[in-house]
Amino acid sequence: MISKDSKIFIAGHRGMVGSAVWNALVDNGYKNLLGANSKDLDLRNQLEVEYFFAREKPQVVIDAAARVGGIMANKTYPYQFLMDNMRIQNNLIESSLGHECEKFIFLGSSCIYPKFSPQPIKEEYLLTSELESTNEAYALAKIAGVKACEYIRTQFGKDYSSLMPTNLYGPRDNFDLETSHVLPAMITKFHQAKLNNHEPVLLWGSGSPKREFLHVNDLAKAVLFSLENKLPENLYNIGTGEDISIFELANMIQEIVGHEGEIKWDSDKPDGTPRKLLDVSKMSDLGWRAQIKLEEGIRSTYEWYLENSYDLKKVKIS
Ligand SMILES: NC(=O)c1ccc[n+]([C@@H]2O[C@H](COP(=O)([O-])OP(=O)(O)OC[C@H]3O[C@@H](n4cnc5c(N)ncnc54)[C@H](OP(=O)(O)O)[C@@H]3O)[C@@H](O)[C@H]2O)c1
Ligand SMILES: C[C@@H]1O[C@H](OP(=O)(O)OP(=O)(O)OC[C@H]2O[C@@H](n3cnc4c(=O)[nH]c(N)nc43)[C@H](O)[C@@H]2O)[C@@H](O)[C@H](O)[C@@H]1O
Repeated sequence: MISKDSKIFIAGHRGMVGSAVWNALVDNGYKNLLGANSKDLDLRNQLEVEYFFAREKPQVVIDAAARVGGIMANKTYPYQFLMDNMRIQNNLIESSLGHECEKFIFLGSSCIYPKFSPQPIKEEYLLTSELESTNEAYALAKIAGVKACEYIRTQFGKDYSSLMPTNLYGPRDNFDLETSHVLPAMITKFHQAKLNNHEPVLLWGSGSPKREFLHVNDLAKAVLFSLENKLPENLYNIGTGEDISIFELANMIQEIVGHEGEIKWDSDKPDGTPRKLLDVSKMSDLGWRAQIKLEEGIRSTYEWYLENSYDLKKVKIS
């Protein structure tokens, strides 16, 4: 039985998702949380992970540790995105099973679904046709994680499940222009351009792809919900159920940041999948729903960025 005293290991607790989950659990009275940063515990190392589990014996594991990045990072480093993620999740899942961890929550991503899925994307569309090439490696790793949890659930009857969030954003996001996702990249680019006399901003691709954006605090509540309720199945989409084009997103962020210059589009950069709107009815039927509106979430994220950004002069615009 999970209680407020259960020992819960949040793998990746310093990342955007892990830290939001940590805060949500603390706010809800969970007293026995466990975290480890990658310098002290490299989750790619099976022996280190095995020793950690033998010593700590967590009752619950929330896997928010991964090699994560935007479209260009995924496209440029497919080997690392495949292998690091496979190793991290394999070690966590295997040690959790071996040390009788009661509950495991695996975090994947909406890029596990086929590139040309019917929209909105239902969980059952998994593995029905080919993946988007820019994030195939990452998607393959995440699909293996989803399947491992599914097989443990069916073969051993354990409460292991997988949440597939859509594109996330919020405090502690990665604002580095080479490796980040689009939303934090746009905040950085528009802010920097505003400071530089409203110079033009160069964005990637055509602007026509559509994306669904979920604030990380909403995802954290979905994780809390999944911790406190036994999910009847393995795989659940987590999103808002609404998407917008990258072009519209650019206009929204430009207005919030107060940039008044031109927007240019670099057609040499990839668009990625044309659309990946999740069908979130399975999770909302159980009782979880996103609360934070996109515009409100971007405004608060921009405030966080202004309060926490490092020396902005060092941020390069690509
Ligand atoms: N960001 C998104 O848009 C998005 C969308 C859908 C799903 N997700 C999923 O959400 C999860 C978390 O993503 P995020 O955005 O929070 O990423 P993040 O901010 O980059 O955080 C990743 C975390 O993983 C840890 N980590 C990475 N490699 C590790 C290693 N070898 N050993 C130990 N720890 C390691 C990092 O630890 P240190 O800080 O100690 O290095 C960091 O805390 C991932 O599973 C991702 O697939 C993210
Ligand atoms: C959630 C994640 O989504 C990722 O896919 P994905 O949405 O295309 O990744 P993003 O990097 O967020 O890009 C989304 C869209 O925004 C465009 N875009 C426009 N300007 C920029 C910019 O300055 N920076 C970035 N990064 N994009 C930009 C980009 O071309 C693409 O069409 C996957 O690669 C991951 O595996 C993961 O699943």
